[in-house]
Amino acid sequence: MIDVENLCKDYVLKSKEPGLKGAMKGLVKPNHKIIHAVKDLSFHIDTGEIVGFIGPNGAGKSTTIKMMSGILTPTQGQVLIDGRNISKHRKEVVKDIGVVFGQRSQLNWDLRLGESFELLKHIYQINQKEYDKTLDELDQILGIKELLDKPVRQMSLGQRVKGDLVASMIHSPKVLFLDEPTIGLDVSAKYALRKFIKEINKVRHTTVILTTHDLGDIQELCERLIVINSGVLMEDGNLSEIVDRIAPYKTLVVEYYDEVAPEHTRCKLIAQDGNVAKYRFMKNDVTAAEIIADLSKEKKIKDVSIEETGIDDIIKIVYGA
Ligand SMILES: Nc1ncnc2c1ncn2[C@@H]1O[C@H](COP(=O)(O)OP(=O)(O)OP(=O)(O)O)[C@@H](O)[C@H]1O
Repeated sequence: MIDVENLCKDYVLKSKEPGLKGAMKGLVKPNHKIIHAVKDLSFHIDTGEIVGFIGPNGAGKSTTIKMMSGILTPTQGQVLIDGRNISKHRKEVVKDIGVVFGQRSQLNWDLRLGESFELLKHIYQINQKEYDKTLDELDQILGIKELLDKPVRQMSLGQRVKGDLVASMIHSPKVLFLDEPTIGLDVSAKYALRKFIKEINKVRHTTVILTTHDLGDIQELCERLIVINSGVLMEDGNLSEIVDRIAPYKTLVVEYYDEVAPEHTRCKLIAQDGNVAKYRFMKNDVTAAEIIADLSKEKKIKDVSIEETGIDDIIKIVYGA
């Protein structure tokens, strides 16, 4: 469905030295700084997948989404949607894709929401029957019809995002790109948006690619994660595979009867607070049962628990927090 092949994007920034002299010098000989925002990115996405595209600020996520949706032209490489190069066949391919940028709306602020949809109906040349059917379907998931008469500029952020989602799906695209769709939304609006994404994926088999910094989005929606950092692909796989690769360890928490925690040769004592000690061990090296058996020979143990490395730890590691 989507093939990203050796994708690169460089931005050229003009820079000038400070002061009048610098400005004059810049006029004669402008200084250019090149930012390599995306570097040789390749991956394949199948029809019907929901893929989370994650990475720290400035990793190149938005730049990649913009190239995948035809908004930006790659410096090198290509994006193929069903075998067609999005940059070369933008007019054709754009019918198959929908895009939502959480921070920017595609709705017309001077129109009512319904008029904004009508405008898109004309742009995409959707016939009335098809349009009514799609709007009915989307209304059942999002409850959008009650907002049709509302001027876009008077809508709340949550209502506006709902409007944007419907606008992006009105022409029934095969692929939906969402760039930070839940940013700034309250709990119930996030819930509605996630439900919407799951529904369109299930019912319409829409392929969804989303960038997000929201742990909940990742946990609830993303069967597969692509992690990038500094424009380079770091990880590609399902959540548990990535957890195993990035953090192949578990943490054993042991509560003793007194404050002296014994060491163990096959795991590392990483923290101690009073009677409670934390040991980190490699999952493939040794089992928690073996460590507990050994430790209990040294000291009487009151209680034990195991902390699995979860998605929040992975995000911290990936984001360098
Ligand atoms: N129009 C532009 N001109 C110059 N540099 C840009 C432009 N857009 C992005 N960049 C730079 O490219 C790099 C990647 O930016 P991008 O917005 O793609 O990252 P991101 O992963 O989406 O970040 P965030 O999570 O903060 O939204 C950054 O260094 C950014 O400063």
